[in-house]
Amino acid sequence: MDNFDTDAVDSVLCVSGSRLVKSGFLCTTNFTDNLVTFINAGGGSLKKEGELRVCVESDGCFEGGDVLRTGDYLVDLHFAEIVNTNGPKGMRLFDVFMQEEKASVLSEVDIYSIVGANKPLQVVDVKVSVGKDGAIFIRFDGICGSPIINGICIKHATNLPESQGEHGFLMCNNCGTEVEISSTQQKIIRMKSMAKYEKKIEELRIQCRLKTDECYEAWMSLTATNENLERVRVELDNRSFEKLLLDQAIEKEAAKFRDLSSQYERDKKLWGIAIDELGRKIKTMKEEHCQLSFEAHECVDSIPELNKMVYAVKALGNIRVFCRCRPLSKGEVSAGYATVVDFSAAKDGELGLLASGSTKKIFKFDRVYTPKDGQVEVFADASPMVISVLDGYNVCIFAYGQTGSGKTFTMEGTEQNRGVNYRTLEQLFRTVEERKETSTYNIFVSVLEVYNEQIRDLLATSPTSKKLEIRQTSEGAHHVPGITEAKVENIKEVWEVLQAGSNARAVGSNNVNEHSSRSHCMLGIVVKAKNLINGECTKSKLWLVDLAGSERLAKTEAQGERLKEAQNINRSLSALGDVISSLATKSGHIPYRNSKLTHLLQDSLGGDSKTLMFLQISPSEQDVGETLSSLNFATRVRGVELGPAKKHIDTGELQKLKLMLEKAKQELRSKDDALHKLEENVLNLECKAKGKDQLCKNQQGTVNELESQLESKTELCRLLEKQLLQLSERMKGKEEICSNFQRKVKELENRLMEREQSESMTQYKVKELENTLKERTQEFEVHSGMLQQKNIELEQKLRQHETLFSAEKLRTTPLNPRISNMENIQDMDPPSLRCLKMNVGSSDLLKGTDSLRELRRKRQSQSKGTKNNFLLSASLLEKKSMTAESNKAKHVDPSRALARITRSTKPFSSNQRASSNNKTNRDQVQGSKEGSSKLKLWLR
Ligand SMILES: Nc1ncnc2c1ncn2[C@@H]1O[C@H](COP(=O)(O)OP(=O)(O)OP(=O)(O)O)[C@@H](O)[C@H]1O
Repeated sequence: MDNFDTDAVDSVLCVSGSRLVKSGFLCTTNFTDNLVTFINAGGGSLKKEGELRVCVESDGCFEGGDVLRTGDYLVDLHFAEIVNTNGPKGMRLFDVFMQEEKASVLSEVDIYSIVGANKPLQVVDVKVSVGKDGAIFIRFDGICGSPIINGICIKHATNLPESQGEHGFLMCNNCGTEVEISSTQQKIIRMKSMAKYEKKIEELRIQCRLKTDECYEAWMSLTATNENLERVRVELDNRSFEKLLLDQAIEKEAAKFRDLSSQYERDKKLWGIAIDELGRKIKTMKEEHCQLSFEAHECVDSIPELNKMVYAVKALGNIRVFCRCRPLSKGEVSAGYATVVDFSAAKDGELGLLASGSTKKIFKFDRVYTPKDGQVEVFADASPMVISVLDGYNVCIFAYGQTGSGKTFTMEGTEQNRGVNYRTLEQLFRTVEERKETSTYNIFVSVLEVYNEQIRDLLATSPTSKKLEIRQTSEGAHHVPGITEAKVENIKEVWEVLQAGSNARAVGSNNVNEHSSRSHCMLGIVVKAKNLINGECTKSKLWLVDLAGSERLAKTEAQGERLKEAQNINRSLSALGDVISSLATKSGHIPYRNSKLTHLLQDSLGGDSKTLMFLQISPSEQDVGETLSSLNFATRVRGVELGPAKKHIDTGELQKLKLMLEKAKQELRSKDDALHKLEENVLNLECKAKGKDQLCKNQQGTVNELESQLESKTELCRLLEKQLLQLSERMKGKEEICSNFQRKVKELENRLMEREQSESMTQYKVKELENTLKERTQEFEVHSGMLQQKNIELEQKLRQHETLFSAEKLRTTPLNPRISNMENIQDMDPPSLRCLKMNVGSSDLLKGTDSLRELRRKRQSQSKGTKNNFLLSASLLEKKSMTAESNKAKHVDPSRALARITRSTKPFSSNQRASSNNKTNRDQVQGSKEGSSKLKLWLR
């Protein structure tokens, strides 16, 4: 009975899915002690290349110390039912299958069938896998026919034979000792590591795939974010640009506003001062006015006759008469003519004319200019009236007098002594310039003459046959359609226009004066004004008229055409006188249409218009008659006819009162004018102030609005900048993640490549090992055939020897020392005897066994590398076991011994053998077990 080490068995299998029951199985050890086969009584059938399902029952079947006997059942087993027809015979499969952690590591799978009694059929390419439920699936790919599977044995990897191939070495992590490991173990390790690596690679692949997906998603999100960011940037740029424009606009507006404000403040101060000043003045004037009115009333009350004069003055309204006397001409001086005009009271507006005899006639006018008074003085008094045309009043200034009295000199003047016309326009432009902040003006000039009751356009560039007529507009204004109206912008243009008119003027000559104008020369100035503050528009007209000479017909001695000219001139002048008279008497009908002159002047004579007449007189005694006539006419125009009688009444209180009244009236008029002007100025200033206030308010509103817009834009900009910052940070994060992913992917790819390379190397090595294995297996088969042959031969020889021995025994006598020995042998117990027999008879067999051992030793010595302690001890044990075996072989049947020899090619089996054969060697076996367990630990 052989001892069996149950630790060597990991799994007990049954066929056909039957549950293993310890008692219901035949169990035996096989030829070799280390191989245990459990056979199901029923057996299982295997379909052709089918799948055999077996159950694993690893617990409870065997306990440590269980003894299984060899041979008790082995003989009775019938494996010979089915013959494996095509499958390889006597081959051993050393494939190692690593399954789940839980499952055992399978070192080998032996499948027995009828190849020979108790000889296992080793099948190549058996696929074994362990499922999760513990079931083992075995697939037979290389077997044909219907073999009955009698038993399957699965063992631990620790039991793998050493002799199967090359050995490898492992470094112990604890002590650094190199441990030799068999190829199968290497395979296990490789498989383990490969499986681990494959698992890891698979995990890494999955991880890589996930990371790639993440990367892709991150990349897409990054792209989308970048696009958004780009859009936001563009928008931000636009907003910034808009903001910049707005800032600039606001800056401009603010600068404007500042200018306006400062201007406004300055103006306001000035206006305040001016208004205060004006208020003061008005107050003073009002007081004076009250005082004067009071005085005047007192006078009027005291002198009832003066009432008529007051009314006449009031009725005259704005008609003023300035009397100007020219100096004696050279001709007159040389002719010895005396001056008949007295200027002693000229400052008071009085002029005396020494008429025939010694009587002196006094004439009173608004102004009296002596021959010494120049153009400047004359215009200074006319200037306020001229300026009123800019305020919308119609004004008419005309020069009346006999031929050669200086009308043209006063109105036109010379280049060195400019007359009223030029100075008027100069003054207008000056005032326009002064008022440009508050008003705009357009000035148009037309120059025409009335000659023989016909109107001639003196500015017309080409002569036209069309007769110019006076027409009345729907607004009631009178104008001459088709007349040239030259727009003048500056004084230079004015001079050119005046020159053109002057040149075109019809000039004739007569006996009285060398260059006497026989027509009325009229300079019409139309002013279109717009008040920028209140938006008021006005159109007013100023006539500057150089009338034709007013000499008497008889004196000129004109005839024919000249007579006709003179008649027309006189008629028109008479018409002028009639109009003025009618105005003075407030007649219901004003005969404007009696002449072209009065018709043209209709808008500027009477009503609310202002009229100024320059009465031109000659100082010469030869013209005294004409001068008297002119003075009388002028007095009529002025409305107050101071008769010489009256003039000369110079007595008593009445005269004094008259003078006082006259003075008071004059002052009153001037004060009225000044007051009126001041009121106008105040009104204008108030309007301006209101306009400025409104403008200021509007500007303030605009500034407020712009400021709020700016604030909102700034806020928006701030928000956008914040967003941009956040997006940039996010983008940076994404980029970092992306780069990390890319780096990881690269690493994984590199590792994957390395793994693949190592895998391919491993596969290559595995293939090499397989080839080596095949070669070894073939060698082994050859050797086992030879051994069998030798075995048969040795058995035959043994039989022969036994036959010879028995024959010799019968024949020989006890005297033979050998026989005495045999007697001693007979006294021995049968096993000892058998042993002796074996010693004597099986010398050849032992020789054969020794030769096999020698071969094995040689192989071992050929194996590369040094052996570790464990393997050394294992080797020692093996030697011991070999010795024990050889001793044992003396007691066993030679055929069995041979069979053992064939199986003893596995190095580890020697340990088991030793333990099963001799209980005394159990300690050594224990040591071997410890070594084995150590090896397992290191392998793990
Ligand atoms: N105030 C004055 N000072 C110096 N010279 C004067 C003055 N007034 C007129 N004269 C001169 O007297 C002359 C005649 O003057 P002017 O031609 O102006 O007269 P008139 O009234 O226009 O004559 P007519 O009606 O024929 O045109 C001119 O030579 C002029 O220079």
